[in-house]
Amino acid sequence: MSALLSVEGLDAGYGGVPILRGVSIEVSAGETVALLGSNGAGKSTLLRAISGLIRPSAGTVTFAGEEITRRAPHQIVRRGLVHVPEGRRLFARQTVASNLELGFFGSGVARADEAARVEAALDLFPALKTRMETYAGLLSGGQQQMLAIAQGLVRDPRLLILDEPSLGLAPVLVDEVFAALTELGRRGGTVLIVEQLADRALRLARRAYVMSQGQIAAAGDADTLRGSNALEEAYLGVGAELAHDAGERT
Ligand SMILES: Nc1ncnc2c1ncn2[C@@H]1O[C@H](COP(=O)(O)OP(=O)(O)OP(=O)(O)O)[C@@H](O)[C@H]1O
Repeated sequence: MSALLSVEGLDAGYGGVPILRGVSIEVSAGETVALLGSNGAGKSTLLRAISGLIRPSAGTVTFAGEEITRRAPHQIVRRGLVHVPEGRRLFARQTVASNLELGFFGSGVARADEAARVEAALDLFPALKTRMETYAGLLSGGQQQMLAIAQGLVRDPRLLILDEPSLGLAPVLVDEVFAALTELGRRGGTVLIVEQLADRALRLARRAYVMSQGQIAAAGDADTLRGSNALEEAYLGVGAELAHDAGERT
């Protein structure tokens, strides 16, 4: 079976400064895959390169059998690849209902189908159902994160990309968000998630990639990675230090 998302040999950066170097990852339909690594490892940059927000300088991104490298973000999102960026970019002075409606912007979904899509997305987040007329800015952090995810789900994505959904949330709210993501996976959703809380992410995901300094440092089954040193090495830069030491000795 071919992967739903396949990234091969991707190089990308900002204004000529290289960040990603030869990154290859795959996500198959129906699986949740975690992307881990320390601050600045390049995780968000990889998500941006996949969803068209920055242009890769080399390599390919293939989605649902079609090459989408260097396509515009609106073209990519219309193919069913939805990116929920870090930081819950909601319209604080608009209601929950309006924010969900804005999720359809440019999607091509018929107006008559919108209510059913919203209903299906909110099935995962029942707490939002009773707050449809509340301004998004007045929701708790956890509910804002749920709204940001629901805003992506109304498009019925084939792949949902999430950048640090736990950011700034109290542990109990992280539990709620992760419970919803577990349920999404159980229902057959396909998710690529960047997450600082590695242990949580490895309990949610089936497989994971670990990034370090713009490259994939380790990859594998979530259970195997949990018991290995790969994560620690990538986070603490142990591998990099050893390489540095070896370099100094020569
Ligand atoms: N808009 C930008 N312009 C220039 N450099 C950037 C930009 N965004 C990120 N970078 C740089 O790219 C590198 C990778 O950042 P990125 O945000 O992808 O890392 P990350 O693994 O997602 O870490 P974090 O968890 O801190 O977001 C960092 O050195 C960062 O300073």
